[in-house]
Amino acid sequence: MVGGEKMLIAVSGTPGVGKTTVAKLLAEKMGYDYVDLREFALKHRIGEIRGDELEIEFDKLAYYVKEKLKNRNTVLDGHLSHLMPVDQIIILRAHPKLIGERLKERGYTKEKISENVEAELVDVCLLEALDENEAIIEVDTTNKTPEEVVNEILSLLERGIKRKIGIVDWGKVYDDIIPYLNLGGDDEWV
Ligand SMILES: Nc1ncnc2c1ncn2[C@@H]1O[C@H](COP(=O)(O)OP(=O)(O)OP(=O)(O)O)[C@@H](O)[C@H]1O
Repeated sequence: MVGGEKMLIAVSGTPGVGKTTVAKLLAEKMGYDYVDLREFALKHRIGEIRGDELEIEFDKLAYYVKEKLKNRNTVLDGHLSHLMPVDQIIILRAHPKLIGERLKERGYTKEKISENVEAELVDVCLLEALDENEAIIEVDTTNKTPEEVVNEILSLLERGIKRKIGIVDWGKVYDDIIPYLNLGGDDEWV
């Protein structure tokens, strides 16, 4: 697609935002390979597992991504994929309350939930991506199906749009998010 050039596309965003769901569907619709960045790192023995976290050697991972995945049509899924040398970054966004609900359902600790809700609130992935790459497309997934999100991405790529940022402002819905933040005291916790 897009003039037949090979593309490496990163799908990133806060845990629970829907990266895996969207990245798999996007890869399927584009006829691209799907690669999970964590599995890729493990396969190439980059980094080590400490507890349930994978500590990654960043430079080595970026090197491998460039060597193995560049110039192959690939969708790269992972919350660190926006830090890799890719051609296009897609940052998925969702109302932080949705992130909170999804992570609660997954049994995450209060601390982990509030950490991720806050990361979504203050645009952590976007800000990190801005340091790395010009080609960043943000998509708000709130109240959309994965299919709708993928169609939105495809439509932008087909029109040659590589940059679309600043589309959400969760500060406006801060009051809805307070219960998910660990602001001290357990009273407010939902
Ligand atoms: N518009 C949407 N886009 C993507 N996922 C959605 C959407 N609406 C609802 N969902 C649901 O949200 C959940 C997202 O889970 P998924 O594993 O894809 O997230 P993730 O960002 O990859 O998480 P993690 O970073 O922890 O791996 C799924 O259950 C999915 O069905």
